[in-house]
Amino acid sequence: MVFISVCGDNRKTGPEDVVVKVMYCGICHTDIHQAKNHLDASKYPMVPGHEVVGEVVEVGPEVTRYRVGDVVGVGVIVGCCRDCRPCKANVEQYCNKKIWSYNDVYTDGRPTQGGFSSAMVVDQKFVVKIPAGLAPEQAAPLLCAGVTVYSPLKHFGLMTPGLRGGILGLGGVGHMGVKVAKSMGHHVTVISSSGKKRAEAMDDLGADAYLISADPAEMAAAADSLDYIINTVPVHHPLEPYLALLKLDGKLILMGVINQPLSFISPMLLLGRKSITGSFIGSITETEEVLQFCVDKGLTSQIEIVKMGYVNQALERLERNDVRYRFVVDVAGSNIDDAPEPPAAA
Ligand SMILES: NC(=O)C1=CN([C@@H]2O[C@H](COP(=O)(O)OP(=O)(O)OC[C@H]3O[C@@H](n4cnc5c(N)ncnc54)[C@H](OP(=O)(O)O)[C@@H]3O)[C@@H](O)[C@H]2O)C=CC1
Ligand SMILES: O=C/C=C/c1ccc(O)c(O)c1
Ligand SMILES: [Zn+2]
Ligand SMILES: [Zn+2]
Repeated sequence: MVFISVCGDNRKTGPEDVVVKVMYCGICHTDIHQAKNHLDASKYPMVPGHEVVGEVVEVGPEVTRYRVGDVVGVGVIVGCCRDCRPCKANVEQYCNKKIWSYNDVYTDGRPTQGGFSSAMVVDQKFVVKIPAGLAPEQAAPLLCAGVTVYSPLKHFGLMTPGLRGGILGLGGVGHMGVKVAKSMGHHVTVISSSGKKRAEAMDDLGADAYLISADPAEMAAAADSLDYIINTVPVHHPLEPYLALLKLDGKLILMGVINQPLSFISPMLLLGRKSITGSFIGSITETEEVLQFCVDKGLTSQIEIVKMGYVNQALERLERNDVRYRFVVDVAGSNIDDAPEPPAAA
């Protein structure tokens, strides 16, 4: 059961705060990890949602970047210390004092609440403008899934045309991985747990090749062929079959939030100077960049729009791998301010 929130629950608008009337909010697999306490860190009641697009309805007196009526986005992070090395380097997502947009506590001591809510109050530093040319519902998944694939490709020097990339797990993050990597001029191989998405991957998303991870002959034929793999699998899985697909100096970039140790034998890395790394969303600057990148390249997310009354079914379908490729909740169209109050927590 997921809780939704109405605007009366919000904190007071501070001088640098923007009040956002939520229009749309994407559903990320992280929302399942959080709602189901996969990381042993969930606090309830919880208002999930971190792919938020809305309209500015009020600004604090010191807000310079936004005006009432702007269409804006909010992602995974709504606060940071502004003083540490990551903050000073504008990679505030790596700040150890970052504040998550939900399941966290704000500087005023109140719980943060995400985008399954009629409104959010957010410091202007953590708000991005949705550029003209992007539909708000299409933009929502870019605020987590989109920037999550863009950031490591940029950071690790993997934007060069002609690279051969793998996208492991064709879900919300993975489908943006195919689109962004293709737009960078890469040869893209989808590595999937089944053949069910083959036609969509090749015909609709533009992938160049499709591998079924459970097919040993296909996997063997693709050995030593990829410069990088973006691994979005959200559950425990073996790494060695994917390390074998990498070329010399290839990178396996972990995205999935997995609360159990992953393993591999060291020669899998040594014998090809390969690396396993990870990456966490992207900075506010990179979020602005990926939004503009999508406008410039004509990219959109592939989404299924649902009302808030369907949110629990959507989460169940997402967990059983039954969505193409992101659910986006039409929050403004769901009249949640008129919904009955949830039962009081025990
Ligand atoms: N590092 C970061 O900053 C971020 C991390 N994440 C994390 O990345 C992971 C993926 O997120 P997201 O793309 O939203 O998730 P989705 O559920 O949309 O996609 C995951 C894909 O992984 C594959 N998969 C393999 N095994 C399973 C399984 N047992 N259950 C479900 N899917 C499976 C499926 O692809 P196929 O059918 O092709 O096998 C599925 O579509 C999550 O762990 C999420 O928390 C998300 C955003 C940012
Ligand atoms: O979906 C975005 C958040 C990803 C995430 C990555 C790592 C981690 O420990 C989390 O709690 C969330
Ligand atoms: Zn996310
Ligand atoms: Zn910091």
